[in-house]
Amino acid sequence: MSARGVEWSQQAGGRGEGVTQTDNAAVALQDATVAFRLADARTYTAVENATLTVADGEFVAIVGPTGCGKSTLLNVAAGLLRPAAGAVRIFGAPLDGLNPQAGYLFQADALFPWKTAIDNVAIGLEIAGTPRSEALSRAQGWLETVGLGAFAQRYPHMLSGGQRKRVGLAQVLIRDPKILLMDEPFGPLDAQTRQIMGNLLLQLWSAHKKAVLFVTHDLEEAIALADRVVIMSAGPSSRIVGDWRIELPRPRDIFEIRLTHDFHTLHREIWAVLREQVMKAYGQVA
Ligand SMILES: Nc1ncnc2c1ncn2[C@@H]1O[C@H](COP(=O)(O)OP(=O)(O)OP(=O)(O)O)[C@@H](O)[C@H]1O
Repeated sequence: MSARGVEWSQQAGGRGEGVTQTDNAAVALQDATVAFRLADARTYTAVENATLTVADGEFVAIVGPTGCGKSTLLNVAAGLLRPAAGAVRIFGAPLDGLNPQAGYLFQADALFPWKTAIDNVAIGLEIAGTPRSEALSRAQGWLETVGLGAFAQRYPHMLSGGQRKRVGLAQVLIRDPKILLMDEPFGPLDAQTRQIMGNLLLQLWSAHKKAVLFVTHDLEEAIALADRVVIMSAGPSSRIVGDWRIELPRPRDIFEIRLTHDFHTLHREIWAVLREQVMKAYGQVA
């Protein structure tokens, strides 16, 4: 078994097996603390001293109990939230404002209901000044890549949830971002469609090698997809409490990989840490 978990305290010294140590990481959060001002003027510290790197081309999944700050970290990497303390670097450069290298895929659909699938995919290029004919031709190519070549003229309400997710992926990937930020993108889908989308994502990722930061509450999905799985503690002041390198063979089929002995060993090891945090989170709610 080559995969191994490390506690964050070990990583701080740079010895963590699961940590990507690069000055030029696609995403590097250094001691990031994120606090929100509440309506009654109190401050809520969601995340404290989070240090997390995603190397160029690396697939990192963040898992943690509900409300621990997973989306908050993603929003920091997107430049939508500025940490109260700590640094954010994108390919080595300090992030100031929105992250121009990132494409963002949310749980909710972000398609324009009044535009056809092809227009939804083409719009990012059109806004950036690409002539419409070229944008449409490239959008058709991306629809074919995600298996929807014949659905170009359908409006979002004429597509299934999984098909809308495919259009959403094409909409993000056509702009060729170097970093993909994904916030439970397959959350609303049924179990089978989720797995099909996971395999599609892995195919696209291995062909285009983006850095991926993928938020999910589903540990199995995280292990099946990622190069590294990062576990966050229950909030408030959530910390990163574990970082595992997932050295399961690639290319992976996420149906098949879940049946392997190494997958189960990893799952048991990581779940032991995650479970404790999930119980803490529920204890706080109760
Ligand atoms: N704008 C805000 N103002 C105040 N508190 C906020 C704000 N945004 C998020 N929070 C709080 O910060 C914490 C982290 O929220 P976040 O959405 O990052 O959690 P999460 O891990 O993504 O949750 P889930 O798994 O349920 O989607 C939560 O307790 C949330 O209530």
